[in-house]
Amino acid sequence: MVSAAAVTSRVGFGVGFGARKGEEALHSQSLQQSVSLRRDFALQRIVATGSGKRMAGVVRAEALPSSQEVAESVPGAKAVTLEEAGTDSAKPVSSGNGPVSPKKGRNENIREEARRVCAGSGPTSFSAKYVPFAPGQETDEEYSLDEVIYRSKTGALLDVQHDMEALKKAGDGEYWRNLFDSRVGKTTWPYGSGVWSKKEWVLPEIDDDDIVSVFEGNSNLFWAERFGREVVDMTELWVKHCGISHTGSFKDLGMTVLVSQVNRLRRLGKPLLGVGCASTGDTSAALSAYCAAAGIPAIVFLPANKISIAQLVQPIANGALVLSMDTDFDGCMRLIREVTSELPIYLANSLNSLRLEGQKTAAIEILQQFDWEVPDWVIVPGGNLGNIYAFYKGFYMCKELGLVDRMPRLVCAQAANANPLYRAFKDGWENFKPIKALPTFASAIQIGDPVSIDRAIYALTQCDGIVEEATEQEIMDVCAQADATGMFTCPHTGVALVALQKLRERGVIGRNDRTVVVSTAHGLKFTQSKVEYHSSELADITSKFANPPISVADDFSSIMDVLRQKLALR
Ligand SMILES: Cc1ncc(COP(=O)(O)O)c(C=O)c1O
Ligand SMILES: N[C@@H](CCOP(=O)(O)O)C(=O)O
Repeated sequence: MVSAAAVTSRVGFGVGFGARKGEEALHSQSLQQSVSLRRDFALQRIVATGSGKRMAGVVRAEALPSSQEVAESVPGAKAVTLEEAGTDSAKPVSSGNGPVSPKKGRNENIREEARRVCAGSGPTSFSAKYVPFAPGQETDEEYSLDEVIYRSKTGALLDVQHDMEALKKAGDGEYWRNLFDSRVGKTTWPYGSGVWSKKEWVLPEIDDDDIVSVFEGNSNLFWAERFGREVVDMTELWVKHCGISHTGSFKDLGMTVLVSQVNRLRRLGKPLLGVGCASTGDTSAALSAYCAAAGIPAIVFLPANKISIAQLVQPIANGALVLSMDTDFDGCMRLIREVTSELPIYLANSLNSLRLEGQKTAAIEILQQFDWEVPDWVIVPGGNLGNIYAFYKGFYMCKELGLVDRMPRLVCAQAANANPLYRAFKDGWENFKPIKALPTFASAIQIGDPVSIDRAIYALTQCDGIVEEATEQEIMDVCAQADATGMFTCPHTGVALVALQKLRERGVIGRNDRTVVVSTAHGLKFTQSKVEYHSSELADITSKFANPPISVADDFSSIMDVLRQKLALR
Protein backbone atom coordinates (compact mmCIF):
# COMPACT_ATOMS: atom_id res chain seq x y z
CA MET A 1 0.00 0.00 0.00
CA VAL A 2 1.49 3.30 -1.02
CA SER A 3 0.79 6.98 -1.10
CA ALA A 4 0.86 9.37 -4.02
CA ALA A 5 4.02 10.84 -2.55
CA ALA A 6 5.88 7.56 -2.61
CA VAL A 7 5.71 6.09 -6.07
CA THR A 8 8.61 3.72 -5.54
CA SER A 9 8.44 -0.03 -5.59
CA ARG A 10 9.22 -2.19 -2.60
CA VAL A 11 9.53 -5.62 -4.04
CA GLY A 12 11.29 -7.83 -1.50
CA PHE A 13 13.18 -11.14 -1.92
CA GLY A 14 16.90 -10.53 -2.32
CA VAL A 15 16.88 -12.10 -5.77
CA GLY A 16 14.20 -9.73 -7.10
CA PHE A 17 10.94 -10.83 -8.61
CA GLY A 18 10.84 -8.46 -11.56
CA ALA A 19 7.43 -7.33 -10.35
CA ARG A 20 7.63 -3.87 -11.82
CA LYS A 21 8.37 -5.16 -15.26
CA GLY A 22 5.50 -7.61 -15.00
CA GLU A 23 3.06 -4.94 -13.93
CA GLU A 24 3.79 -3.04 -17.11
CA ALA A 25 2.97 -6.11 -19.12
CA LEU A 26 -0.80 -5.77 -18.68
CA HIS A 27 -2.23 -5.53 -22.08
CA SER A 28 -5.54 -5.08 -23.73
CA GLN A 29 -7.31 -7.69 -25.66
CA SER A 30 -9.30 -7.19 -28.75
CA LEU A 31 -11.28 -9.38 -31.07
CA GLN A 32 -14.30 -8.78 -33.15
CA GLN A 33 -16.60 -7.77 -36.01
CA SER A 34 -19.95 -6.37 -37.01
CA VAL A 35 -23.13 -7.14 -38.69
CA SER A 36 -24.93 -3.89 -38.78
CA LEU A 37 -23.32 -0.53 -38.68
CA ARG A 38 -25.00 2.80 -38.54
CA ARG A 39 -24.43 6.41 -38.07
CA ASP A 40 -26.80 8.97 -36.76
CA PHE A 41 -26.36 12.61 -37.37
CA ALA A 42 -26.13 13.88 -33.86
CA LEU A 43 -26.18 17.58 -33.25
CA GLN A 44 -22.69 18.83 -32.79
CA ARG A 45 -23.53 21.83 -30.68
CA ILE A 46 -21.25 22.24 -27.71
CA VAL A 47 -21.60 24.68 -24.93
CA ALA A 48 -19.61 25.41 -21.86
CA THR A 49 -20.12 27.57 -18.86
CA GLY A 50 -18.15 30.19 -17.08
CA SER A 51 -18.05 28.04 -13.97
CA GLY A 52 -14.25 27.72 -13.88
CA LYS A 53 -14.14 30.58 -11.38
CA ARG A 54 -16.27 28.72 -8.83
CA MET A 55 -13.89 25.81 -8.96
CA ALA A 56 -10.84 27.73 -7.87
CA GLY A 57 -9.83 26.77 -4.35
CA VAL A 58 -11.72 23.49 -4.42
CA VAL A 59 -9.62 21.52 -6.85
CA ARG A 60 -6.71 22.57 -9.01
CA ALA A 61 -8.86 24.62 -11.33
CA GLU A 62 -5.93 25.38 -13.59
CA ALA A 63 -5.70 21.69 -14.45
CA LEU A 64 -9.20 21.74 -15.89
CA PRO A 65 -10.06 23.43 -19.17
CA SER A 66 -11.90 26.72 -19.36
CA SER A 67 -15.29 26.86 -21.04
CA GLN A 68 -13.60 28.23 -24.14
CA GLU A 69 -11.11 25.35 -24.11
CA VAL A 70 -13.90 22.81 -23.74
CA ALA A 71 -15.68 24.38 -26.69
CA GLU A 72 -12.51 24.48 -28.76
CA SER A 73 -11.67 20.86 -28.06
CA VAL A 74 -14.94 19.56 -29.54
CA PRO A 75 -15.60 19.76 -33.26
CA GLY A 76 -18.27 22.30 -34.18
CA ALA A 77 -18.42 23.66 -30.63
CA LYS A 78 -19.19 27.15 -29.43
CA ALA A 79 -18.90 28.44 -25.88
CA VAL A 80 -22.15 29.67 -24.30
CA THR A 81 -23.37 30.33 -20.77
CA LEU A 82 -24.99 27.80 -18.45
CA GLU A 83 -28.31 29.62 -18.89
CA GLU A 84 -28.04 29.41 -22.67
CA ALA A 85 -27.14 25.75 -22.39
CA GLY A 86 -30.22 24.77 -20.39
CA THR A 87 -30.54 21.14 -19.41
CA ASP A 88 -32.59 19.72 -22.24
CA SER A 89 -30.54 19.77 -25.38
CA ALA A 90 -32.36 18.80 -28.51
CA LYS A 91 -32.39 15.07 -29.11
CA PRO A 92 -30.22 13.76 -31.89
CA VAL A 93 -31.70 11.86 -34.75
CA SER A 94 -31.21 8.24 -33.81
CA SER A 95 -29.81 5.48 -35.89
CA GLY A 96 -31.15 2.24 -37.32
CA ASN A 97 -29.86 -1.24 -37.41
CA GLY A 98 -27.99 -0.68 -40.63
CA PRO A 99 -26.76 -3.00 -43.32
CA VAL A 100 -23.92 -5.50 -43.19
CA SER A 101 -20.58 -3.73 -43.55
CA PRO A 102 -18.94 -3.96 -46.96
CA LYS A 103 -15.13 -4.10 -47.08
CA LYS A 104 -13.24 -1.20 -45.58
CA GLY A 105 -11.82 1.31 -48.05
CA ARG A 106 -8.03 1.42 -48.30
CA ASN A 107 -7.68 4.89 -46.84
CA GLU A 108 -10.52 4.61 -44.38
CA ASN A 109 -10.16 4.14 -40.65
CA ILE A 110 -12.74 2.04 -38.81
CA ARG A 111 -14.72 5.05 -37.60
CA GLU A 112 -14.95 6.42 -41.11
CA GLU A 113 -16.00 3.04 -42.36
CA ALA A 114 -18.79 2.89 -39.77
CA ARG A 115 -19.91 6.37 -40.79
CA ARG A 116 -20.06 5.49 -44.47
CA VAL A 117 -21.87 2.21 -43.99
CA CYS A 118 -24.46 3.67 -41.63
CA ALA A 119 -25.09 6.93 -43.41
CA GLY A 120 -28.12 5.56 -45.17
CA SER A 121 -29.75 3.72 -42.30
CA GLY A 122 -32.90 4.88 -40.60
CA PRO A 123 -33.60 5.61 -36.95
CA THR A 124 -33.20 2.88 -34.38
CA SER A 125 -36.35 1.54 -32.81
CA PHE A 126 -34.56 0.87 -29.51
CA SER A 127 -34.40 3.27 -26.61
CA ALA A 128 -33.46 3.48 -22.94
CA LYS A 129 -34.16 5.93 -20.12
CA TYR A 130 -33.46 6.43 -16.41
CA VAL A 131 -36.18 5.37 -13.97
CA PRO A 132 -36.03 5.24 -10.16
CA PHE A 133 -34.67 1.93 -8.92
CA ALA A 134 -37.88 0.69 -7.32
CA PRO A 135 -38.62 -2.75 -8.77
CA GLY A 136 -42.31 -3.59 -8.79
CA GLN A 137 -43.41 -0.03 -8.04
CA GLU A 138 -45.33 1.98 -10.61
CA THR A 139 -43.96 5.45 -11.33
CA ASP A 140 -44.17 8.12 -13.99
CA GLU A 141 -40.78 9.49 -13.05
CA GLU A 142 -38.28 9.07 -15.86
CA TYR A 143 -35.33 10.93 -17.33
CA SER A 144 -33.52 11.01 -20.61
CA LEU A 145 -30.04 9.48 -20.53
CA ASP A 146 -28.91 12.88 -21.80
CA GLU A 147 -29.71 14.42 -18.42
CA VAL A 148 -27.05 14.69 -15.75
CA ILE A 149 -28.81 12.95 -12.87
CA TYR A 150 -27.82 10.21 -10.45
CA ARG A 151 -30.75 9.94 -8.00
CA SER A 152 -34.56 10.02 -8.18
CA LYS A 153 -36.70 12.75 -6.59
CA THR A 154 -36.90 10.70 -3.39
CA GLY A 155 -33.16 10.06 -3.37
CA ALA A 156 -33.42 6.47 -4.66
CA LEU A 157 -30.85 4.98 -7.02
CA LEU A 158 -31.66 5.09 -10.73
CA ASP A 159 -31.75 2.25 -13.22
CA VAL A 160 -31.40 2.29 -16.99
CA GLN A 161 -34.65 0.87 -18.34
CA HIS A 162 -34.66 -0.47 -21.90
CA ASP A 163 -37.69 -0.62 -24.14
CA MET A 164 -38.02 -4.38 -23.75
CA GLU A 165 -41.03 -4.53 -26.06
CA ALA A 166 -39.00 -3.04 -28.91
CA LEU A 167 -36.18 -5.48 -28.24
CA LYS A 168 -38.66 -8.38 -28.23
CA LYS A 169 -40.25 -7.15 -31.43
CA ALA A 170 -36.87 -7.06 -33.20
CA GLY A 171 -36.50 -10.80 -32.91
CA ASP A 172 -36.61 -13.84 -30.66
CA GLY A 173 -33.81 -15.30 -28.56
CA GLU A 174 -32.25 -16.94 -31.58
CA TYR A 175 -32.13 -13.62 -33.42
CA TRP A 176 -30.21 -11.98 -30.58
CA ARG A 177 -27.92 -14.95 -30.04
CA ASN A 178 -27.01 -14.99 -33.72
CA LEU A 179 -26.53 -11.23 -33.85
CA PHE A 180 -24.22 -11.18 -30.82
CA ASP A 181 -22.31 -14.27 -31.97
CA SER A 182 -21.78 -12.78 -35.43
CA ARG A 183 -19.92 -9.80 -33.98
CA VAL A 184 -17.24 -11.72 -32.09
CA GLY A 185 -13.70 -11.87 -33.47
CA LYS A 186 -13.82 -8.78 -35.72
CA THR A 187 -12.55 -5.22 -35.60
CA THR A 188 -15.56 -3.38 -36.98
CA TRP A 189 -16.39 -0.15 -35.14
CA PRO A 190 -17.79 -0.29 -32.48
CA TYR A 191 -18.70 -3.99 -32.34
CA GLY A 192 -15.09 -5.05 -31.91
CA SER A 193 -15.76 -4.32 -28.24
CA GLY A 194 -17.40 -7.02 -26.14
CA VAL A 195 -19.54 -4.27 -24.63
CA TRP A 196 -20.55 -2.52 -27.86
CA SER A 197 -21.20 -5.82 -29.62
CA LYS A 198 -24.33 -5.66 -27.43
CA LYS A 199 -24.96 -1.99 -28.21
CA GLU A 200 -28.73 -2.36 -28.65
CA TRP A 201 -28.94 -3.55 -25.03
CA VAL A 202 -26.46 -1.01 -23.66
CA LEU A 203 -26.86 2.51 -25.09
CA PRO A 204 -28.98 1.96 -28.20
CA GLU A 205 -29.24 5.60 -29.16
CA ILE A 206 -25.64 6.72 -28.96
CA ASP A 207 -23.95 7.76 -32.20
CA ASP A 208 -21.14 5.31 -33.03
CA ASP A 209 -18.97 8.36 -33.52
CA ASP A 210 -19.31 9.32 -29.85
CA ILE A 211 -18.17 5.94 -28.58
CA VAL A 212 -14.87 5.81 -26.70
CA SER A 213 -13.65 2.23 -26.77
CA VAL A 214 -10.46 0.22 -26.69
CA PHE A 215 -12.33 -2.92 -27.71
CA GLU A 216 -12.72 -4.02 -24.11
CA GLY A 217 -14.58 -7.15 -23.03
CA ASN A 218 -14.41 -10.53 -24.75
CA SER A 219 -12.33 -11.65 -21.79
CA ASN A 220 -11.51 -15.32 -21.51
CA LEU A 221 -13.62 -17.81 -19.61
CA PHE A 222 -11.36 -20.73 -18.78
CA TRP A 223 -11.76 -24.13 -17.23
CA ALA A 224 -9.86 -24.12 -13.94
CA GLU A 225 -9.29 -27.84 -14.22
CA ARG A 226 -6.54 -28.46 -11.69
CA PHE A 227 -7.80 -26.09 -8.98
CA GLY A 228 -11.25 -27.59 -9.45
CA ARG A 229 -10.01 -31.15 -9.16
CA GLU A 230 -7.37 -30.79 -6.44
CA VAL A 231 -8.64 -27.99 -4.22
CA VAL A 232 -12.43 -28.04 -4.35
CA ASP A 233 -13.16 -31.45 -5.88
CA MET A 234 -15.15 -30.12 -8.80
CA THR A 235 -15.46 -31.05 -12.45
CA GLU A 236 -16.96 -27.86 -13.85
CA LEU A 237 -15.16 -24.92 -12.31
CA TRP A 238 -14.65 -21.96 -14.65
CA VAL A 239 -13.02 -18.57 -14.19
CA LYS A 240 -14.25 -15.52 -16.10
CA HIS A 241 -11.11 -13.40 -16.27
CA CYS A 242 -12.46 -9.86 -16.38
CA GLY A 243 -9.05 -8.69 -15.15
CA ILE A 244 -7.49 -9.41 -18.54
CA SER A 245 -8.55 -6.06 -19.80
CA HIS A 246 -7.16 -2.72 -20.88
CA THR A 247 -6.57 -1.33 -17.38
CA GLY A 248 -6.49 -4.70 -15.62
CA SER A 249 -9.98 -4.86 -14.14
CA PHE A 250 -13.66 -5.25 -15.04
CA LYS A 251 -14.13 -1.51 -14.61
CA ASP A 252 -13.29 -0.99 -18.29
CA LEU A 253 -16.63 -2.56 -19.22
CA GLY A 254 -18.61 0.16 -17.46
CA MET A 255 -16.22 3.00 -18.16
CA THR A 256 -16.41 2.72 -21.94
CA VAL A 257 -20.16 3.33 -21.62
CA LEU A 258 -19.94 6.17 -19.15
CA VAL A 259 -17.16 8.06 -20.92
CA SER A 260 -18.87 7.56 -24.30
CA GLN A 261 -22.03 9.12 -22.91
CA VAL A 262 -19.99 12.02 -21.49
CA ASN A 263 -18.43 12.45 -24.93
CA ARG A 264 -21.92 12.63 -26.38
CA LEU A 265 -23.14 15.04 -23.70
CA ARG A 266 -20.24 17.39 -24.37
CA ARG A 267 -21.02 17.31 -28.07
CA LEU A 268 -24.67 18.00 -27.30
CA GLY A 269 -23.62 21.05 -25.37
CA LYS A 270 -23.76 19.95 -21.75
CA PRO A 271 -21.29 22.05 -19.81
CA LEU A 272 -19.24 19.18 -18.41
CA LEU A 273 -15.69 20.14 -17.58
CA GLY A 274 -14.55 16.68 -16.64
CA VAL A 275 -15.39 13.35 -15.05
CA GLY A 276 -14.62 12.42 -11.44
CA CYS A 277 -14.65 9.40 -9.17
CA ALA A 278 -13.69 8.13 -5.76
CA SER A 279 -11.73 4.94 -6.02
CA THR A 280 -9.94 2.06 -4.39
CA GLY A 281 -7.74 1.98 -7.47
CA ASP A 282 -9.50 0.23 -10.34
CA THR A 283 -12.31 2.67 -11.15
CA SER A 284 -9.76 5.50 -11.21
CA ALA A 285 -7.48 3.57 -13.56
CA ALA A 286 -10.31 2.85 -16.00
CA LEU A 287 -11.72 6.37 -15.82
CA SER A 288 -8.33 7.93 -16.44
CA ALA A 289 -7.57 5.71 -19.43
CA TYR A 290 -10.90 6.28 -21.20
CA CYS A 291 -10.87 10.01 -20.47
CA ALA A 292 -7.32 10.26 -21.78
CA ALA A 293 -8.34 8.40 -24.94
CA ALA A 294 -11.17 10.89 -25.49
CA GLY A 295 -9.28 14.01 -24.37
CA ILE A 296 -11.65 14.61 -21.45
CA PRO A 297 -10.23 15.73 -18.07
CA ALA A 298 -10.41 13.09 -15.30
CA ILE A 299 -10.35 13.89 -11.57
CA VAL A 300 -9.78 11.02 -9.14
CA PHE A 301 -10.11 10.97 -5.34
CA LEU A 302 -7.96 8.25 -3.78
CA PRO A 303 -7.56 7.16 -0.15
CA ALA A 304 -3.86 7.74 0.66
CA ASN A 305 -1.79 4.61 1.38
CA LYS A 306 -4.65 2.25 0.55
CA ILE A 307 -4.08 1.31 -3.08
CA SER A 308 -1.31 -0.58 -4.84
CA ILE A 309 1.50 1.09 -6.80
CA ALA A 310 0.29 -0.50 -10.01
CA GLN A 311 -3.13 1.05 -9.46
CA LEU A 312 -1.80 4.44 -8.40
CA VAL A 313 0.52 4.82 -11.35
CA GLN A 314 -2.28 4.32 -13.87
CA PRO A 315 -4.15 7.65 -13.42
CA ILE A 316 -0.82 9.43 -12.93
CA ALA A 317 0.46 8.10 -16.26
CA ASN A 318 -2.84 8.81 -18.01
CA GLY A 319 -2.68 12.45 -16.99
CA ALA A 320 -5.60 12.55 -14.54
CA LEU A 321 -5.83 15.08 -11.72
CA VAL A 322 -5.06 12.79 -8.77
CA LEU A 323 -6.12 13.91 -5.29
CA SER A 324 -4.78 11.64 -2.54
CA MET A 325 -6.71 12.02 0.73
CA ASP A 326 -6.20 11.02 4.30
CA THR A 327 -9.44 9.05 4.52
CA ASP A 328 -10.85 5.74 3.34
CA PHE A 329 -12.88 4.96 0.20
CA ASP A 330 -16.19 5.77 1.89
CA GLY A 331 -14.77 9.19 2.84
CA CYS A 332 -13.61 9.79 -0.75
CA MET A 333 -17.04 8.75 -2.02
CA ARG A 334 -18.83 11.25 0.24
CA LEU A 335 -16.51 14.02 -0.96
CA ILE A 336 -16.79 13.29 -4.68
CA ARG A 337 -20.57 13.29 -4.35
CA GLU A 338 -20.44 16.72 -2.73
CA VAL A 339 -18.02 18.06 -5.32
CA THR A 340 -19.93 16.70 -8.32
CA SER A 341 -23.16 18.20 -7.05
CA GLU A 342 -21.43 21.58 -6.87
CA LEU A 343 -19.31 21.56 -10.04
CA PRO A 344 -20.00 20.49 -13.63
CA ILE A 345 -17.98 17.33 -13.14
CA TYR A 346 -19.74 14.11 -14.11
CA LEU A 347 -19.78 11.36 -11.48
CA ALA A 348 -18.22 8.11 -12.71
CA ASN A 349 -18.77 5.78 -9.75
CA SER A 350 -21.27 2.96 -10.08
CA LEU A 351 -23.85 5.07 -8.25
CA ASN A 352 -24.20 6.23 -11.86
CA SER A 353 -26.29 3.49 -13.43
CA LEU A 354 -24.71 3.92 -16.88
CA ARG A 355 -21.65 2.02 -15.61
CA LEU A 356 -23.72 -1.07 -14.89
CA GLU A 357 -24.99 -1.19 -18.46
CA GLY A 358 -21.46 -1.96 -19.59
CA GLN A 359 -20.65 -4.26 -16.69
CA LYS A 360 -23.74 -6.40 -17.33
CA THR A 361 -22.26 -7.51 -20.68
CA ALA A 362 -19.83 -9.78 -18.79
CA ALA A 363 -22.83 -11.89 -17.77
CA ILE A 364 -24.09 -12.03 -21.36
CA GLU A 365 -20.60 -13.00 -22.48
CA ILE A 366 -20.50 -15.91 -20.01
CA LEU A 367 -23.69 -17.32 -21.53
CA GLN A 368 -22.35 -16.75 -25.02
CA GLN A 369 -19.08 -18.50 -24.17
CA PHE A 370 -21.03 -21.51 -22.90
CA ASP A 371 -22.90 -21.54 -26.21
CA TRP A 372 -25.93 -20.07 -24.40
CA GLU A 373 -26.06 -22.74 -21.71
CA VAL A 374 -26.71 -21.36 -18.23
CA PRO A 375 -24.19 -22.16 -15.47
CA ASP A 376 -25.53 -23.21 -12.08
CA TRP A 377 -23.58 -20.68 -10.01
CA VAL A 378 -21.76 -17.40 -10.57
CA ILE A 379 -19.59 -16.03 -7.76
CA VAL A 380 -18.75 -12.31 -7.74
CA PRO A 381 -16.59 -10.42 -5.21
CA GLY A 382 -18.52 -7.40 -3.87
CA GLY A 383 -17.51 -3.99 -2.52
CA ASN A 384 -19.57 -1.00 -3.63
CA LEU A 385 -22.01 -3.66 -4.92
CA GLY A 386 -22.73 -2.36 -8.40
CA ASN A 387 -21.26 -5.40 -10.11
CA ILE A 388 -23.43 -8.04 -8.48
CA TYR A 389 -26.50 -6.16 -9.74
CA ALA A 390 -24.91 -5.74 -13.18
CA PHE A 391 -24.45 -9.51 -13.43
CA TYR A 392 -28.04 -10.07 -12.33
CA LYS A 393 -29.30 -7.61 -14.94
CA GLY A 394 -27.29 -9.18 -17.76
CA PHE A 395 -28.63 -12.65 -16.95
CA TYR A 396 -32.14 -11.31 -16.44
CA MET A 397 -32.25 -9.59 -19.84
CA CYS A 398 -31.05 -12.77 -21.54
CA LYS A 399 -33.86 -14.70 -19.90
CA GLU A 400 -36.51 -12.07 -20.58
CA LEU A 401 -35.56 -11.81 -24.24
CA GLY A 402 -35.50 -15.57 -24.73
CA LEU A 403 -31.77 -16.16 -25.22
CA VAL A 404 -31.80 -18.61 -22.29
CA ASP A 405 -34.53 -20.19 -20.21
CA ARG A 406 -33.31 -19.67 -16.65
CA MET A 407 -31.04 -17.67 -14.35
CA PRO A 408 -27.95 -18.92 -12.51
CA ARG A 409 -27.79 -18.53 -8.72
CA LEU A 410 -25.51 -15.68 -7.71
CA VAL A 411 -23.07 -15.61 -4.80
CA CYS A 412 -21.61 -12.33 -3.59
CA ALA A 413 -18.28 -12.76 -1.77
CA GLN A 414 -16.99 -10.18 0.71
CA ALA A 415 -13.83 -9.80 2.77
CA ALA A 416 -14.65 -10.45 6.45
CA ASN A 417 -13.00 -7.10 7.20
CA ALA A 418 -15.45 -5.28 4.91
CA ASN A 419 -18.63 -7.33 5.07
CA PRO A 420 -21.75 -5.14 5.50
CA LEU A 421 -23.71 -7.17 2.92
CA TYR A 422 -22.72 -10.47 4.54
CA ARG A 423 -23.98 -9.20 7.89
CA ALA A 424 -27.30 -8.13 6.37
CA PHE A 425 -27.64 -11.52 4.65
CA LYS A 426 -27.02 -13.31 7.96
CA ASP A 427 -29.68 -11.09 9.48
CA GLY A 428 -32.27 -12.28 6.93
CA TRP A 429 -31.80 -9.07 4.92
CA GLU A 430 -33.21 -7.05 7.80
CA ASN A 431 -31.40 -4.04 9.21
CA PHE A 432 -28.61 -3.30 6.79
CA LYS A 433 -26.06 -1.14 8.57
CA PRO A 434 -22.99 0.51 7.04
CA ILE A 435 -19.79 -0.36 8.89
CA LYS A 436 -16.27 1.03 9.18
CA ALA A 437 -14.38 -1.28 6.82
CA LEU A 438 -11.01 -2.51 8.08
CA PRO A 439 -7.89 -2.93 5.96
CA THR A 440 -7.89 -6.05 3.83
CA PHE A 441 -5.55 -7.55 1.24
CA ALA A 442 -8.57 -7.29 -1.05
CA SER A 443 -8.05 -3.54 -0.86
CA ALA A 444 -10.33 -2.68 -3.79
CA ILE A 445 -13.32 -3.94 -1.78
CA GLN A 446 -12.48 -2.22 1.51
CA ILE A 447 -15.87 -0.52 1.49
CA GLY A 448 -18.21 -0.24 4.49
CA ASP A 449 -21.03 1.88 3.07
CA PRO A 450 -21.76 0.47 -0.40
CA VAL A 451 -23.78 2.80 -2.63
CA SER A 452 -25.54 -0.02 -4.48
CA ILE A 453 -26.80 -1.85 -1.40
CA ASP A 454 -30.45 -1.76 -2.59
CA ARG A 455 -29.50 -3.05 -6.02
CA ALA A 456 -27.44 -5.89 -4.50
CA ILE A 457 -30.15 -7.04 -2.08
CA TYR A 458 -32.70 -7.01 -4.91
CA ALA A 459 -30.43 -9.01 -7.24
CA LEU A 460 -29.61 -11.63 -4.62
CA THR A 461 -33.15 -12.10 -3.39
CA GLN A 462 -34.42 -12.49 -6.97
CA CYS A 463 -32.10 -15.39 -7.79
CA ASP A 464 -31.99 -17.19 -4.44
CA GLY A 465 -28.52 -15.76 -3.95
CA ILE A 466 -26.04 -16.25 -1.15
CA VAL A 467 -23.41 -14.06 0.51
CA GLU A 468 -20.16 -15.51 1.88
CA GLU A 469 -17.14 -13.95 3.55
CA ALA A 470 -13.39 -14.62 3.60
CA THR A 471 -10.83 -13.92 6.31
CA GLU A 472 -7.40 -12.48 5.53
CA GLN A 473 -5.71 -15.83 6.17
CA GLU A 474 -8.18 -17.60 3.89
CA ILE A 475 -7.71 -15.04 1.11
CA MET A 476 -3.93 -15.31 1.07
CA ASP A 477 -3.92 -19.11 1.28
CA VAL A 478 -6.44 -19.65 -1.49
CA CYS A 479 -4.61 -17.18 -3.76
CA ALA A 480 -1.38 -19.15 -3.22
CA GLN A 481 -3.19 -22.41 -3.92
CA ALA A 482 -4.81 -21.04 -7.07
CA ASP A 483 -1.54 -19.54 -8.28
CA ALA A 484 0.16 -22.89 -7.77
CA THR A 485 -2.31 -24.36 -10.29
CA GLY A 486 -1.31 -21.82 -12.92
CA MET A 487 -3.51 -18.84 -12.14
CA PHE A 488 -2.23 -15.48 -10.90
CA THR A 489 -5.10 -14.28 -8.80
CA CYS A 490 -5.86 -10.88 -7.36
CA PRO A 491 -7.01 -10.99 -3.72
CA HIS A 492 -10.61 -10.14 -4.72
CA THR A 493 -10.69 -13.25 -6.86
CA GLY A 494 -9.30 -14.98 -3.77
CA VAL A 495 -12.34 -13.79 -1.80
CA ALA A 496 -14.59 -15.41 -4.41
CA LEU A 497 -12.55 -18.64 -4.34
CA VAL A 498 -12.87 -18.82 -0.55
CA ALA A 499 -16.64 -18.43 -0.90
CA LEU A 500 -16.57 -21.33 -3.34
CA GLN A 501 -14.51 -23.48 -0.94
CA LYS A 502 -16.98 -22.83 1.87
CA LEU A 503 -20.03 -23.56 -0.24
CA ARG A 504 -18.42 -26.78 -1.47
CA GLU A 505 -17.53 -27.83 2.08
CA ARG A 506 -21.14 -27.29 3.15
CA GLY A 507 -22.40 -29.17 0.09
CA VAL A 508 -24.36 -26.17 -1.18
CA ILE A 509 -22.48 -26.22 -4.47
CA GLY A 510 -22.35 -29.74 -5.87
CA ARG A 511 -19.31 -31.52 -7.31
CA ASN A 512 -20.62 -31.34 -10.87
CA ASP A 513 -22.39 -27.99 -10.67
CA ARG A 514 -21.14 -25.72 -13.43
CA THR A 515 -19.72 -22.79 -11.48
CA VAL A 516 -18.14 -19.55 -12.67
CA VAL A 517 -15.84 -17.54 -10.41
CA VAL A 518 -15.56 -13.96 -11.63
CA SER A 519 -11.97 -12.77 -11.47
CA THR A 520 -12.33 -9.01 -11.24
CA ALA A 521 -8.75 -7.78 -11.58
CA HIS A 522 -5.36 -8.88 -12.84
CA GLY A 523 -3.06 -10.35 -10.19
CA LEU A 524 -0.20 -8.20 -11.52
CA LYS A 525 -1.90 -5.19 -9.94
CA PHE A 526 -1.52 -6.73 -6.49
CA THR A 527 1.94 -8.26 -6.30
CA GLN A 528 3.18 -6.82 -3.00
CA SER A 529 1.08 -9.03 -0.75
CA LYS A 530 2.08 -12.11 -2.78
CA VAL A 531 5.77 -11.27 -2.40
CA GLU A 532 5.34 -10.82 1.35
CA TYR A 533 3.27 -14.00 1.68
CA HIS A 534 5.88 -16.11 -0.10
CA SER A 535 8.66 -14.60 2.00
CA SER A 536 6.59 -15.22 5.18
CA GLU A 537 6.68 -11.55 6.07
CA LEU A 538 3.00 -10.87 6.60
CA ALA A 539 2.06 -10.01 10.16
CA ASP A 540 -0.65 -12.30 11.60
CA ILE A 541 -0.61 -14.57 8.53
CA THR A 542 0.86 -18.06 8.40
CA SER A 543 2.31 -18.62 4.95
CA LYS A 544 1.21 -22.25 4.64
CA PHE A 545 1.77 -22.41 0.88
CA ALA A 546 4.88 -20.22 0.65
CA ASN A 547 7.29 -20.89 -2.22
CA PRO A 548 10.21 -18.52 -1.62
CA PRO A 549 13.14 -18.33 -4.02
CA ILE A 550 16.29 -20.11 -2.79
CA SER A 551 19.54 -18.20 -2.59
CA VAL A 552 22.33 -20.28 -4.05
CA ALA A 553 26.01 -19.69 -4.77
CA ASP A 554 26.82 -19.28 -8.46
CA ASP A 555 28.73 -22.53 -8.83
CA PHE A 556 27.79 -25.85 -10.38
CA SER A 557 28.06 -28.05 -7.29
CA SER A 558 25.97 -25.75 -5.07
CA ILE A 559 23.26 -25.68 -7.71
CA MET A 560 23.40 -29.48 -8.07
CA ASP A 561 23.07 -29.90 -4.30
CA VAL A 562 19.91 -27.83 -4.27
CA LEU A 563 18.44 -29.61 -7.29
CA ARG A 564 19.21 -33.04 -5.81
CA GLN A 565 17.47 -32.11 -2.60
CA LYS A 566 14.48 -30.35 -4.13
CA LEU A 567 13.90 -32.74 -7.02
CA ALA A 568 14.67 -35.82 -4.90
CA LEU A 569 17.49 -36.84 -7.29
CA ARG A 570 20.04 -39.40 -6.22
C1 LIG B 1 -10.91 -5.73 -8.27
C2 LIG B 1 -12.27 -5.46 -7.76
N1 LIG B 1 -13.05 -6.50 -7.45
C3 LIG B 1 -14.29 -6.33 -7.00
C4 LIG B 1 -14.81 -5.08 -6.80
C5 LIG B 1 -16.19 -4.97 -6.29
O1 LIG B 1 -17.10 -4.48 -7.24
P1 LIG B 1 -18.36 -3.69 -6.76
O2 LIG B 1 -17.87 -2.43 -6.12
O3 LIG B 1 -19.13 -3.41 -7.97
O4 LIG B 1 -19.05 -4.54 -5.78
C6 LIG B 1 -14.02 -3.95 -7.06
C7 LIG B 1 -14.49 -2.58 -6.82
O5 LIG B 1 -15.25 -2.31 -5.96
C8 LIG B 1 -12.74 -4.16 -7.58
O6 LIG B 1 -11.96 -3.13 -7.90
N1 LIG C 1 -13.31 -0.99 -6.37
C1 LIG C 1 -13.78 0.27 -6.78
C2 LIG C 1 -14.57 0.98 -5.75
C3 LIG C 1 -15.53 1.95 -6.39
O1 LIG C 1 -16.49 1.24 -7.04
P1 LIG C 1 -17.42 1.82 -8.18
O2 LIG C 1 -17.74 0.62 -8.99
O3 LIG C 1 -18.58 2.41 -7.51
O4 LIG C 1 -16.70 2.85 -8.97
C4 LIG C 1 -12.59 1.07 -7.32
O5 LIG C 1 -11.73 0.47 -7.93
O6 LIG C 1 -12.52 2.25 -7.12
